[in-house]
Amino acid sequence: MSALAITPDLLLDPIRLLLNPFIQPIFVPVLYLVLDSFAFILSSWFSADRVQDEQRREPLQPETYDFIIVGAGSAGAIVANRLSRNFRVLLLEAGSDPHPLQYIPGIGQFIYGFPEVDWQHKTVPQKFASLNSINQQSSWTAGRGLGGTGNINLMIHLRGHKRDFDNWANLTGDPSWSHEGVVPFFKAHEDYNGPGDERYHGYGGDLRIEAPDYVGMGYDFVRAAEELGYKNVDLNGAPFTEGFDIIRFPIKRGVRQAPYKAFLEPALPRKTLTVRRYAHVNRILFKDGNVAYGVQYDRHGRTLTAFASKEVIISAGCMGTPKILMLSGIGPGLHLKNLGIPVISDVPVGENLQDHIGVYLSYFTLEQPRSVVLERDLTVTEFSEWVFKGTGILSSPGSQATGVFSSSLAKARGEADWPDLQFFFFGYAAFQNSPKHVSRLFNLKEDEITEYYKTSIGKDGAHVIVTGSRPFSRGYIRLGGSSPYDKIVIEPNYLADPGDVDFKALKEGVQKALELMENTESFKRMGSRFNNVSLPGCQHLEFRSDPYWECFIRRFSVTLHHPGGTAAMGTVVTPELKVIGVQNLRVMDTSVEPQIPITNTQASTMMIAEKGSFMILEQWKDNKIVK
Ligand SMILES: Cc1cc2nc3c(=O)[nH]c(=O)nc-3n(C[C@H](O)[C@H](O)[C@H](O)COP(=O)(O)OP(=O)(O)OC[C@H]3O[C@@H](n4cnc5c(N)ncnc54)[C@H](O)[C@@H]3O)c2cc1C
Repeated sequence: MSALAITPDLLLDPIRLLLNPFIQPIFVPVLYLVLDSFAFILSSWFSADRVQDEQRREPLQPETYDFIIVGAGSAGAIVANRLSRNFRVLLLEAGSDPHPLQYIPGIGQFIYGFPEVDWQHKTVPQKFASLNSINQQSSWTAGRGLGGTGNINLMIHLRGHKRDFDNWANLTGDPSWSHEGVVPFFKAHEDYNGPGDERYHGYGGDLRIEAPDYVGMGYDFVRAAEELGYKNVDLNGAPFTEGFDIIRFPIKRGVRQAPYKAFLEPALPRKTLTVRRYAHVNRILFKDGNVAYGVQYDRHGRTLTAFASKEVIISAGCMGTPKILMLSGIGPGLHLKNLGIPVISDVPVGENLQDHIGVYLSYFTLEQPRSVVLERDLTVTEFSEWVFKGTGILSSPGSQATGVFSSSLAKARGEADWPDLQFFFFGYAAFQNSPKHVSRLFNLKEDEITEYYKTSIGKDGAHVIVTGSRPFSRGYIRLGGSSPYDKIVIEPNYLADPGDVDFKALKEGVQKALELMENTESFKRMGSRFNNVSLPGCQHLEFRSDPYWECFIRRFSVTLHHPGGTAAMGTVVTPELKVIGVQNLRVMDTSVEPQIPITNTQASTMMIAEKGSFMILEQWKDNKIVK
């Protein structure tokens, strides 16, 4: 390298030296201002963008493509990339591009709950969980825009467990969905940078997977789990039973990758790919009774149609997909008839809804300065680290370590090798605005959270989410009316399974988390202690008694945002993801999972999209336009 080469460090140091003394005193107040102004930032950005999009002269006449894909989220982005290599593809997405702030892993997690980027669903009031949520309704975030929920999620890249996929093979009767069958499709798009058995990782693919520069207390958490007898394993590697590890993410030079940057952005210049943003799809069009041949959509106040000569693919996510299917006459016959929608295929769309629910154990305070205390640690230096090098605290999406293990209930069922509990560890302290953000994200009462966090704010701390990873409770999604703009009805039935197994497993998980965070040497050294304030709604119970924790679980249970199963393989779609009872229509997204995997759902959704695209390309390989 020449002596005059300007490296990021060379640039960074003078900036630190010159600017720190002036900027640091105002940095945190400005940061708070930005965090509090997201509503304004997003609405002004997207209003301008919408006007610009509307002014582009795009055809109003019906257009014909080989394939139409509805929804540009974690699945749709991959499908569009793969199919547009060989075919003319129209991708219709209700939202717009990601906002630049969404690329910053450390900030992206605060940018949801706003209508421009989030469909802002809410469940019906829950009877057995989320009782501290306003009106007992859980907030169901779903991303809107190119990149979908992948623009607003926490980016944790975990595939699931071997047994999840072997179970899919059993449920569908198709061995290609077994673990052995799906591993190649996980690997197909990965560019893995980390340790582990190379046979199970993909290299050189579109999606960089690596640990962020800042791992914080992640390894402390893994070591504490080891003290309890759990091994440090590669959770995306060779088959394992239980284990803990730091988390790896779709991230490159500190920038969020999945799925927009990795799959859509590189495909946009292709002449074969047409992307229509702000396109709200209302229904699928059928000819000859049951042959899908196009869609009807609304865009900038006009109702338009587009035709597909080969197939229509719905990738609108766990809530969007069943809605579009049902509005098009595919769903439970009686429900559709009651709404006056002619039935084309009577299949259980919307049934089999599953989600992971977790107990939000916040905050463990620490006596050592080990965590991120926003006011103390998010300095100008940290910010410039990220800007110039993609490193530092802002390169981390938040969760630093995780682990999966089996409860005594799973063991009693003979399923010790198929974990039913998961922990997520975040080495972040409560900051001044935490009550506001936490209450917005989980639909909680801000005054209650303010009271509950009163002894935690500003102190070093961490939190753990204890999740039931193999829920027995099942819910449903129904139409709220026959208009595409009517809200859907979401009933997850959290912790409502007849044997109370989901609740009992969570109770065991909470005790294990307390043991790990308070009684292991790793955390005792730091003086870790759980919040000494009684949770609102449980104050009448003896603090930390059994009934107290039962109350805590019912009240401070929050969605992990992993809904799936509403157009399941085996009942609504075939193992080739073709909708049963109609032709030329497939579903490719989280909806098709017959049972959600034990971990977060984006990686498995991307695998479904990769495998689905492969099946389509195989079927139409003799008809490619680009050979
Ligand atoms: C807050 C949050 C955090 C999460 N964290 C993680 C995590 O850390 N790791 C992980 O693995 N998973 C995480 N998940 C879950 C994961 O992001 C989802 O499982 C995954 O993104 C689902 O992908 P999808 O393609 O099924 O749907 P989506 O990505 O939601 O895509 C659906 C797309 O369809 C569009 N659409 C819907 N209806 C219409 C319509 N009528 N017309 C046109 N377009 C439409 C939507 O706007 C959207 O762009 C998280 C989810 C949330 C909400």
